[in-house]
Amino acid sequence: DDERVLHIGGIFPINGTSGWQGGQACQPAAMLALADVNKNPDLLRGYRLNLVWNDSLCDPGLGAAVMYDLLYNAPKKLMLLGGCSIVSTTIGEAARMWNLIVVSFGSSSPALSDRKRFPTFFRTHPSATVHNPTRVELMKKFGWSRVAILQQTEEVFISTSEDLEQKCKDEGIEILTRQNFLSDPSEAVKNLKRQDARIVVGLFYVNQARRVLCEIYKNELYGKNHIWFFIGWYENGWHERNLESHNCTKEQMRKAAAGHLTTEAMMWNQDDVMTASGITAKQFKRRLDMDLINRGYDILGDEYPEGYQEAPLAYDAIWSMAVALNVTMEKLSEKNQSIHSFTYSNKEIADEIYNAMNATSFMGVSGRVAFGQDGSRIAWTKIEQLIDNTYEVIGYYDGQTKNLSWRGKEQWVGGKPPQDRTIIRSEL
Ligand SMILES: CC1(C)CO[C@@H](CC(=O)O)CN1
Repeated sequence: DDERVLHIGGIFPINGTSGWQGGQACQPAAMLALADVNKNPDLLRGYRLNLVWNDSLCDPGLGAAVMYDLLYNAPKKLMLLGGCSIVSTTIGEAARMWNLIVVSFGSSSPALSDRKRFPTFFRTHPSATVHNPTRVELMKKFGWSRVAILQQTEEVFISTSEDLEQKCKDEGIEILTRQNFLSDPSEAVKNLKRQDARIVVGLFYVNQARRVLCEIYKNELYGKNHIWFFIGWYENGWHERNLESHNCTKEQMRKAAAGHLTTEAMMWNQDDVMTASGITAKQFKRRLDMDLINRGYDILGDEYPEGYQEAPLAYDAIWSMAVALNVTMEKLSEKNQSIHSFTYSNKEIADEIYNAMNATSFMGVSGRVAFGQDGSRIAWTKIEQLIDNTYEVIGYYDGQTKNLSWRGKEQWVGGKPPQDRTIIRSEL
């Protein structure tokens, strides 16, 4: 194969019907990054980076087949770019057998932070547990030390709630109860009412969130005595859509949703700063939008492909791989070695790439790109509250520096933060 070309493999979730099909926006974003890498004179000097990719449909079996196809067909791939969690779990566990470093742009499952099972796995997408230090920080800020958890029985939510429970315990916050449900939350919500839960963290996908909200209305677990934490990456207006999936009206859903808090990982660099690839996040957004319009998406008509939110993570994943290969090639040339001696049985070069990935630290279009020891993305979180039926940003939190930047825009139905329990007159 052409000596001047370096190849990486890509496995994108694009055309499936289950899980996350974020490859629809993330594959185009990755191609933009590839073009920028190959335009940059200081990166991989004299070489062109090439991405050989296919669609996993976010199906683990198909993802494995795509990986084997990439590895058993020339040209040799130096690294793998992965997408959704359930495929990354398969790829991430097998990759070490071929001495391949895997970088995922779309995996949120906490299980992937296990260096024993996934020794060569990195992700520019933060783990879902990134929300938990923020949730605990808010509980401390508003004096809530008696909280409940309501979760859908899905691996990602089970492991996130276990992590949350531990972090609450570490801070002396009592987990009053942990209720879970498969698809019908009515019993679980009734149990929350029975136990007089006032502060509840909800962990479920958006289809279940609508059913939960209707149960919240029916059980009157909303208003001045209750606060709910929902996940922040549901689409705006989620609570007024798909009304046929429950028996509440739009008005009732609005009442139940008023004042709830959300947390989400920051995925778009908010500042207009220059990034390592020589563009700002705004310029990246403009280029991506143009590219998606050329692919037939009606962006101007607000029709976005799945994964648009995570597109910066895919761009920065490609950039981090190019930088890691660049650092590795410099290291190898000091030892009079070449990247071309990489083979799937050459652990030494894989270790160099691993060390380079571990040392990643650059300003990307998704914000600062750096990884924890477990390979997970270090990220800020954004805190919003639903005020007058629209989401208002009320703060940001950086779990690394424990820095809460608060905007003081929060509003409470009862004029002050709800209590986490009933105050008995005699205790006053
Ligand atoms: C924030 C979200 C929607 C969480 O799931 C990720 C997909 C996955 O973890 O499989 C994509 N990003």
